[in-house]
Amino acid sequence: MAEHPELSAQERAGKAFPVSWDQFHRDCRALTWRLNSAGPFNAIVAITRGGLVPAAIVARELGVRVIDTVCIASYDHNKRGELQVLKGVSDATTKLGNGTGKGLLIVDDLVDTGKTARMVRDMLPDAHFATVYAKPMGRPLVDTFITEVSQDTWIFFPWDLGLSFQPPMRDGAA
Ligand SMILES: O=P(O)(O)OC[C@H]1O[C@H](OP(=O)(O)OP(=O)(O)O)[C@H](O)[C@@H]1O
Ligand SMILES: O=c1[nH]c(=O)c2nc[nH]c2[nH]1
Ligand SMILES: [Mg+2]
Repeated sequence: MAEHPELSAQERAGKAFPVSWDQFHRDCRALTWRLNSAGPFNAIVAITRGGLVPAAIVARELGVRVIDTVCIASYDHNKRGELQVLKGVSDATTKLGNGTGKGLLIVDDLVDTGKTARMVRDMLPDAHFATVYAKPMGRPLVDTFITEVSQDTWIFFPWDLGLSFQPPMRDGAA
């Protein structure tokens, strides 16, 4: 992390792992298969914003209709790594989880350093924590995930991508 502080996390990550909508949908369904035996869940807590898309897909597959959010913002490069909770879990969801998160499912798109996951786990220690993708540093904080990528990989999600021209490989494209 401290090796090139002038670079963004995305620039420091050497490898790119672009994910299409199709692939993401399939991975979310695979995640739901794994979650089937861990439930039933009374509610889903999505970690915004990245957790909103997988939470919608998982909720549809599991038939869960109560969905809450924990809204977390990470600061810009001046205060890298600092997280701010903009909105916590609602009182109704806290009650559903008996105050500890029991019977609740937390969903995020990925776990990287684990800082976000640690913060939400501290709020709901008995909840089940699921992500679609995991990097090694954050993996121990997640109960269920689908695909692990190396720590130096940057995952590009479909909502951050667009179609663009690709130069032919013989012209030097990797
Ligand atoms: O394990 P960590 O190092 O904490 O990183 C993982 C978090 O980073 C991303 O969210 P981000 O803070 O970029 O915000 P977003 O979900 O609004 O895109 C991702 O969606 C996870 O929530
Ligand atoms: O789009 C993203 N891809 C990643 O690999 C990542 N890690 C933290 N935050 C991230 N956001
Ligand atoms: Mg996020």
